[in-house]
Amino acid sequence: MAPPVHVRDLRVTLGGAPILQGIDLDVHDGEFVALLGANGSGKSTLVKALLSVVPVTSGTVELYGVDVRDARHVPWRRIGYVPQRAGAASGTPATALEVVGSGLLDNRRLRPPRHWRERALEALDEVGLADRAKETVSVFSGGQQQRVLIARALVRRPDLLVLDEPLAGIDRDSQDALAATLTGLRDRGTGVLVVLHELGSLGGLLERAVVLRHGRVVHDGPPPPAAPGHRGPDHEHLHPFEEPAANPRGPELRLDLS
Ligand SMILES: Nc1ncnc2c1ncn2[C@@H]1O[C@H](COP(=O)(O)OP(=O)(O)OP(=O)(O)O)[C@@H](O)[C@H]1O
Repeated sequence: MAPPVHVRDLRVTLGGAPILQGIDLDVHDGEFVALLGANGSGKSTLVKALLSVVPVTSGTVELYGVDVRDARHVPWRRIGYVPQRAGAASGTPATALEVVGSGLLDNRRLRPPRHWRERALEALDEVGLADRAKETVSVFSGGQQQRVLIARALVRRPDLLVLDEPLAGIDRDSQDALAATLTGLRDRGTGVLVVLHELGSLGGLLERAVVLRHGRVVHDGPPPPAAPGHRGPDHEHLHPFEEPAANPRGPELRLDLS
């Protein structure tokens, strides 16, 4: 069976600049993989190239065995995507239930299917917001809006969920709720590919980390432990992912991406 994600020698050039330079990546069924790296290392671009949001310059990108350049044949229903820094409100008076229900629409289905309310409520329950289903999302905090968008991706019951920086700027309660949601997904075999700048509350869930540096993979294996005392006064603030000469062997790298 074809894996959810299969990437070989992927190159992406944007605005004349090489952003991704020969990426190899596989994500297997039910895997929980983090994509880590400093700002500008290419994490979001990689996710967008996977999902056909930015064009592939060269190389192979397949989702469930289908080349993403053949977009009409990619089984998009099997993949949920929550982009970086997206708000759920976007100026409309929609309720959380309606925003999540809209995840069941696509360009062939402009009317929600029967039982959409039950499906949407179920997805809101997965992110811990079922009791707020009828509230307008514009009153929600950033973290709660993020969870509504995750529910909108989950309402389609994807086999792979792709999240771009879900922890960025969200409160501790929403971070904990997100960790609980992802634990539930892992337990029932849904794959997760998550872009992270810091492991935060998701550290304990990771099976594998892929670290990018300047558009190349510099580590693919067990998640490196968080650098101890990073914020302490004595910390030397070395950034091994950015200084390969200091620590050329990936698996020994500490996680210190800032
Ligand atoms: N459309 C574009 N045109 C030109 N350059 C771009 C474009 N999009 C991104 N870049 C550049 O590509 C590089 C990688 O950006 P990307 O957003 O993928 O990094 P990232 O690792 O996700 O970083 P961050 O954590 O800051 O989002 C950056 O230098 C960025 O400026």
